[in-house]
Amino acid sequence: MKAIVVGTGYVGLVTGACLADTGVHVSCIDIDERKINMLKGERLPIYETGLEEIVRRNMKKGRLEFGTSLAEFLQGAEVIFIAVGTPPDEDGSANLRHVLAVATAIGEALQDYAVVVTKSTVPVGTSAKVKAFIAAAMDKRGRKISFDVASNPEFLKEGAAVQDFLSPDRIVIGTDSMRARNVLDQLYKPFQLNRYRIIHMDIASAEMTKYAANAMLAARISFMNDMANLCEFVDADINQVRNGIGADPRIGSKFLYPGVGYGGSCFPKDVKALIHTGKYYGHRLRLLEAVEAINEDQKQVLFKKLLYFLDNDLEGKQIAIWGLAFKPNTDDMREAPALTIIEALIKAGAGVRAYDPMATGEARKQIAADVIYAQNEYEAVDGADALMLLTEWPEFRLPDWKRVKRLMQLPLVLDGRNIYNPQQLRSLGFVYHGIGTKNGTLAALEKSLYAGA
Ligand SMILES: NC(=O)c1ccc[n+]([C@@H]2O[C@H](COP(=O)([O-])OP(=O)(O)OC[C@H]3O[C@@H](n4cnc5c(N)ncnc54)[C@H](O)[C@@H]3O)[C@@H](O)[C@H]2O)c1
Ligand SMILES: O=c1ccn([C@@H]2O[C@H](COP(=O)(O)OP(=O)(O)O[C@H]3O[C@H](CO)[C@@H](O)[C@H](O)[C@H]3O)[C@@H](O)[C@H]2O)c(=O)[nH]1
Repeated sequence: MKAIVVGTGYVGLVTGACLADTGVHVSCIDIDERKINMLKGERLPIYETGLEEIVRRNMKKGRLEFGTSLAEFLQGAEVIFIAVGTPPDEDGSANLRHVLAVATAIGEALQDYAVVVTKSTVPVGTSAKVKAFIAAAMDKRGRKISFDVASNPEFLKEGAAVQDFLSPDRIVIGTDSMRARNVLDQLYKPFQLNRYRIIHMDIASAEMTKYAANAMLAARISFMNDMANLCEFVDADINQVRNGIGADPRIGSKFLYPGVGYGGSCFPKDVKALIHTGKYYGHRLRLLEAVEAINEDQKQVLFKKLLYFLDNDLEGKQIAIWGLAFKPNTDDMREAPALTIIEALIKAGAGVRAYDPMATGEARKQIAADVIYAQNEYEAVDGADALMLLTEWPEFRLPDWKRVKRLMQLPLVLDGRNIYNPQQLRSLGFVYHGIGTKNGTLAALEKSLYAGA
């Protein structure tokens, strides 16, 4: 079987490499020549656990190739995936220019029947637009070649993308033709080894499923962040509450972790896009509006705690940051809460010394301010007035706390992911605060602001 994947980012590259691993011949296309040249040289433009090995293996076998011209690789392809970005427009809607540009390019070059699959996250109705754009481009060249469109949204998580793709919880396929359905069934056959994971549905429902899934997950996080902040007022501990509610199988224990707000390239933009779709149809999604507002506030919570401890004066203070990426095991900085927090720190006159095991390169591109990038976690805390843990990388879990304490100017630890044991840190002489943990500062902070008003 031969497949083409257009867009060689997190989704496209993982899709292409993992499909090639099942014996499919895959051509990955991208307009970014720098990326394609890197890949041709067996270098990966992104960091994703296990991906490099699969890419190299399949390139060596001749099953995975890279290029910039779709037309050059179309011959014999039964499936063409569109996996390009769908960034938010100013009004929050998903910008479809990349998707539709690919549709036009397909219409201009298609020679034989193929199934064109939208893998990018796109609003309901986009596959119909893709179909129209392909047909219009074909019309222009006076050709009528049969093709189908399908929706096959991707549910992989960054940092675990390969694992998620190889062992998906489900594969959602939206089609309106048996022929397309059969082609995709065959392509995904190797992923059904111990149980059938494909859920067939109509195209609009498949497109909607993707947004509904991300919106539900984002809602869980904002709910937990809201509860965590309330815990601080009532002197309850969100970690204990989380265990208590997660034991109910109707709730489940996954994705219940409060923190510094959700980030990444998906939740923020997809929640916005769904809110926009609701508005477009005159159906306000009030729950999602709250989810988004809570998330924006949550990115400030750790900063507010810092202000409280340092008497509202960060001028000249040195703040250490552990973790910049929006989550561990990725170098992705898109919408990372660290961006908002660092901006607030710099604006308040603090100096920032940050360490991230993977995302420093991306951070340099995205943060204009004068941040010092440390070589390791200990260099980051040297002389610091506070340590803020923003990303729960495994290597931050068990640091040498005695060494950290010796290095820091003030032993203040603000744990944005609740990964440390409060008692242990306090017994070592640290002032420790997490998110929604006991002895919360939010309550005290709110009270002090109230008293001063
Ligand atoms: N990142 C994730 O974890 C994830 C997971 C599921 C779904 N998605 C969705 O998948 C889509 C892609 O996300 P991503 O994170 O892989 O994006 P990305 O930005 O990492 O990659 C997109 C790639 O598409 C390329 N591109 C843009 N226009 C092109 C064109 N006309 N022809 C060829 N290539 C083109 C870009 O150069 C870029 O390399 C988005 O809709 C996203 O919402 C992402
Ligand atoms: O309990 C939790 C779980 C996650 N997060 C945060 O939520 C964000 C997103 O995390 P995660 O979902 O693990 O990463 P993504 O790679 O953004 O994956 C999400 O977005 C993808 C793109 O649409 C989907 O394919 C995935 O199914 C969906 O999980 C990160 O900032 C996390 O720190 C929390 O704060 N608490």
